[in-house]
Amino acid sequence: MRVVVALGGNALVRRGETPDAAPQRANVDRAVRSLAPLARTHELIVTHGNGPQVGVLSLESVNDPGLTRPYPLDTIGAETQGMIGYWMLQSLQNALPGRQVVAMINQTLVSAVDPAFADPAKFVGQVYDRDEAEKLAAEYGWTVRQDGDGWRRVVPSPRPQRVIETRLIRELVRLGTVVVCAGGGGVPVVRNDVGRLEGVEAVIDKDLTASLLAESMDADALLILTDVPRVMRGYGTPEQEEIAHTTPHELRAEDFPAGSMGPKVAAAASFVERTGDMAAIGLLDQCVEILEGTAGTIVTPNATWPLESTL
Ligand SMILES: Nc1ncnc2c1ncn2[C@@H]1O[C@H](COP(=O)(O)OP(=O)(O)O)[C@@H](O)[C@H]1O
Ligand SMILES: NC(=O)OP(=O)(O)O
Repeated sequence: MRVVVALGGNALVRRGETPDAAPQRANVDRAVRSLAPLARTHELIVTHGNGPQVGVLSLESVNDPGLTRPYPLDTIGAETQGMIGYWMLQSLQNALPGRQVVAMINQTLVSAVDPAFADPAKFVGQVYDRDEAEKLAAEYGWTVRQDGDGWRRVVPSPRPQRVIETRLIRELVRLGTVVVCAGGGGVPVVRNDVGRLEGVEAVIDKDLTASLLAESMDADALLILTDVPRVMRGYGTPEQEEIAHTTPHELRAEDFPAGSMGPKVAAAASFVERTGDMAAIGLLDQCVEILEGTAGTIVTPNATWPLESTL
């Protein structure tokens, strides 16, 4: 089987944790312990989030007295791909001796006229209380929004249209390489008037890019791994209940929050609708069980779809 796995930003910086390198590397090792058994038996493409890391590097850049202008978000996106990609590369190589692993810098095409540029919605950086967030917004010209109980910076998040290096990723997978790519949804780029690629100030949602990538790679399964065991109906209410098995049709009939579960559900539903294969959302530590259909929220084309066909 060919499997695309999307690792949540929360997999790398857990809630309440300081985004130092050491805890992130430990979290990468933990993620790789879960992924390694999959890589031994399947073709594996891994993508990852970068929201918390974009926030750290962007703040550093804005406060660097040696710069006349802070680094733009596309450049910071590439920095996060290099940093997280390096951690994942090393950890995967240590876990899978003899296996070829690559971590790529990727660009993802977006539309220059995507309405998302006028409506920043992607959470980056750390969580603040409202006063602190508003103070920072005034100081740095940020837009901030409520995220759960806290407040965070938001940046434009245009819809991914195509991973520019798709053909190369396909070749690498065909050779048996474990490919880490499209980190942070890919560095957002547009084609200018003369057809040249140019970076833009945005952060793409990695779940939406993972869905696109899984489709263009002819993947058999898309696994979206995060810090909750299943998607829940009535999340945060006394009536909340876990969804074990569902369909795109059922998911699209419900509302999920835009900055968190919404894109995961949209990504999973879209992959299943467009390919007829399975997607799943669940806990990072359970990726083998999720692929076997015994954990996570499994999304299949219809309710009677036999889960055994994924194995
Ligand atoms: N209906 C829901 N079911 C489960 N989790 C939900 C739901 N709605 C919102 N969430 C939140 O979504 C979070 C996962 O999204 P997000 O924080 O963006 O993850 P990641 O950084 O791992 O990609 C969960 O930790 C949970 O707090
Ligand atoms: N780029 C992105 O979607 O990052 P997170 O998963 O960290 O939000």
